[in-house]
Amino acid sequence: MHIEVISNVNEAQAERFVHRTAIVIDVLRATSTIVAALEAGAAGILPVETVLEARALQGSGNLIAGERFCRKIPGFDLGNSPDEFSTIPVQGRRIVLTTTNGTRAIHKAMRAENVLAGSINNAAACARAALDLRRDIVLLCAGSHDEFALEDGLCAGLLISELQLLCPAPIEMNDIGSAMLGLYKSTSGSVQELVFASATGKRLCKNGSNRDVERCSKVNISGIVPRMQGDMLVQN
Ligand SMILES: O=C(O)[C@H](CS(=O)(=O)O)OP(=O)(O)O
Repeated sequence: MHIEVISNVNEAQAERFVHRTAIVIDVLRATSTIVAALEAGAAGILPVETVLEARALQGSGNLIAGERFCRKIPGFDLGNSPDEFSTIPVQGRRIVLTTTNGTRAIHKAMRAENVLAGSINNAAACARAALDLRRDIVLLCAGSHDEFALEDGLCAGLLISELQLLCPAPIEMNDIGSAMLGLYKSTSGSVQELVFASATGKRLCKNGSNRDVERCSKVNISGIVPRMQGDMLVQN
């Protein structure tokens, strides 16, 4: 099996996804929030790229969620904080989500045969689901503002490590994959510290979202695997 890690959305040309399973990673915070929303009983997450698209879908049973500049968008039902999804009732609702990096990354991966959402929270479950799909795997790190983000790279390393534990066959990977695996192995045990030390972690803390950074850096606390079906991410 081959694993390719893509370091940020800018590097994600469509042809890199064809016939493969893509795992989109945006630890802070979109893919962690998607896992939390499904865990809270949401029917599905519809990722859209713009605020206008989300507003057009408000009502008819949909809740609209997302952020710009790390803050909830005015008039939206929810922001991009995983904690919000356990305080505001979302059971059975469709969530239309737009975020700066994460939802854009999901759209970039749409040419893949399967699209999953991965995070530090659901890494083991996500690795297992990806292996079951029996395709080469692309790990797309969403990054932040078109650049590599440390927390996404760390999560890619964690996912590769989980895949190695589960897969009896040898796994080949590109150089970024080897580097991220090395990063994860050298820092396991201090995952949370590294996420707090990342640029996005610091930015979110400055905006008062320390609890989100803490929650998003907890390893394997969820068995939820969001998988794209049609235009929605639903529980696999
Ligand atoms: O609010 C978030 O979690 C981030 C904001 S930032 O652009 O990385 O500062 O958006 P996301 O799309 O979840 O990375």
